[in-house]
Amino acid sequence: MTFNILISDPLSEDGIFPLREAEGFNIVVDTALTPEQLGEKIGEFDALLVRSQTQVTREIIEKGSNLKIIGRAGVGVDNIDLTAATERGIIVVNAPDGNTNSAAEHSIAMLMSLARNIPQAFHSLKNKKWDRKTFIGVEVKNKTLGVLGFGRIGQEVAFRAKGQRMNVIAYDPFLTAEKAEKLGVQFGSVEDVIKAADFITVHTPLLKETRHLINKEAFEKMKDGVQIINCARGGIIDEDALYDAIVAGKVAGAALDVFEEEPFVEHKLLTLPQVIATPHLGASTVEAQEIVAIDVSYDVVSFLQNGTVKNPVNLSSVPKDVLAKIEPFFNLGEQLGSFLSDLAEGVPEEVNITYSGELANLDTRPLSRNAIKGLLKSKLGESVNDVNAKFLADRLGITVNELKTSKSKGFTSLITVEMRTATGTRKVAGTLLNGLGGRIVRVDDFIVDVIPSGYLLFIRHKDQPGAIGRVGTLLASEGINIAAMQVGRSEIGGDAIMMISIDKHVEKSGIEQLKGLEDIFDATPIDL
Ligand SMILES: NC(=O)C1=CN([C@@H]2O[C@H](COP(=O)(O)OP(=O)(O)OC[C@H]3O[C@@H](n4cnc5c(N)ncnc54)[C@H](O)[C@@H]3O)[C@@H](O)[C@H]2O)C=CC1
Ligand SMILES: O=C(O)CCC(=O)C(=O)O
Repeated sequence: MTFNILISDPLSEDGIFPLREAEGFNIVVDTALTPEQLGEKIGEFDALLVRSQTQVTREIIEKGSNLKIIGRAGVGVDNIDLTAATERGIIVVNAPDGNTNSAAEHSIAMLMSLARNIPQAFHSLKNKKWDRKTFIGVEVKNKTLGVLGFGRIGQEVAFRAKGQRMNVIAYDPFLTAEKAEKLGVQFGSVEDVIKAADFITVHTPLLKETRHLINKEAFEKMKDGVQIINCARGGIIDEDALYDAIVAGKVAGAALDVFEEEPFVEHKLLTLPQVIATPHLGASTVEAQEIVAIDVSYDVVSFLQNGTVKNPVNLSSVPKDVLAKIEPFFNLGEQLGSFLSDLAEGVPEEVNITYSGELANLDTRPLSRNAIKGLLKSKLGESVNDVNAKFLADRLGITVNELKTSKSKGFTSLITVEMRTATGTRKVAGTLLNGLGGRIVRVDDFIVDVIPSGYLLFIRHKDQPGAIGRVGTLLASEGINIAAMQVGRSEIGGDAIMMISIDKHVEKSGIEQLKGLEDIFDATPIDL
């Protein structure tokens, strides 16, 4: 099998060795494609690797008829339409750790350059001026650095700033006062941070909530002479408001690595002497570029070869040790979903997936995705996958609930999938038997023991002599061999079931004949 990989932004050649070494990977590097050219070509590729320059829009994604994975060699995925990728079942992976150090070092370099006017002084000297008066700076020691966004880079910047003997106050929705104290910084709200800081540095992603986090009102609340650093994303700071605040003398200076529109050659902020800037260089080091390229390349190879990734963006990831425990249940989850989809009549309205026993203590979201995938696949076909299963269920208005209980009816772990449709509620439960693989152990309220694969026939009947024989005879007359069979009943002479493993699919006419037999209430073919 050959996989076609397109690299459309400059990636470290040393870092893409996992792709180069993988068998059957055909790699095309073309970093000069226009959006139109990319749209024309993308249909040929299984994977697209980008940095921040290529805009992977909905239009591009929709033209990617073979596209299975998009790799972002870096952190920010705001250049990729994640919704469009998820809808089409395309997994997006990034390299979240590889450039943390470089981005933090760049932020500190910008802070120090800003405080000491280094770029302006250098520029003046290059223009043959020995000017020592204009470029008087400020010390950072004992000044307060406000950090908005205390994730990987925000924290690294804070540790380095403390090395410069700065006081650090930080805000992050996931930060608490206790955690901040442990990390040696002060915790505050956004308002506390912007009011207290002499320097403010932002390290959030660009989201709806963080767009123009620093705006006109925020500037008004800041100390006079505050200095601003943005090495995260353009758009977190309102550039017009920043311009006005600098011109008004409220803000003494700004160091910007990122901009609302990139790339550009002219920018009104760069007409101000108080502004220093770099063209999105935060991650541009030999080390960072090599690591991020290695990380995404490994994920692309691993995904195309065996469907696993380390750094998914549009799928929840679980730690490796948890994955190892739940992975053996993936097939069973999909089979239970698929079984139920054949068993239940009508449009699914609500699905309850209950994990009992040992599974109840684990993060089972990937397992639920498999169950939903199985459930939707028989209706929607092969376009359903792990990435879009939950999205498609939401879009179809199916409520999916994940429930956990320690009570597992004697099984080490049990998965029960229950589905409500307009015609009623049906359920199926399964487990893994040590060394023997998956088993369906319950259908509705009947106990069974069935290997969930191949062709099955689920029959509801009255517990009467002759019912089983009539079914066997009819199947034989249709040329259908019975491989295994189980029966169960609620009480003698009451409702009963047959669960029959057969060697081929029973056609509709056969099902109708079965339903017409004496004492047979219902017959459902289940193809797994
Ligand atoms: N200039 C460059 O070349 C580079 C830029 N970046 C950018 O730096 C930023 C930070 O990256 P990482 O630290 O790796 O990400 P991260 O995910 O580790 O940290 C981001 C933090 O922002 C926080 N956050 C989210 N919403 C917030 C809000 N409303 N207010 C305050 N905090 C909020 C999150 O809780 C999280 O802790 C990203 O925008 C990333 O794209 C990253 C690498 C290089
Ligand atoms: O690829 C790059 O150089 C940009 C890195 C970046 O902005 C990120 O990782 O978020």
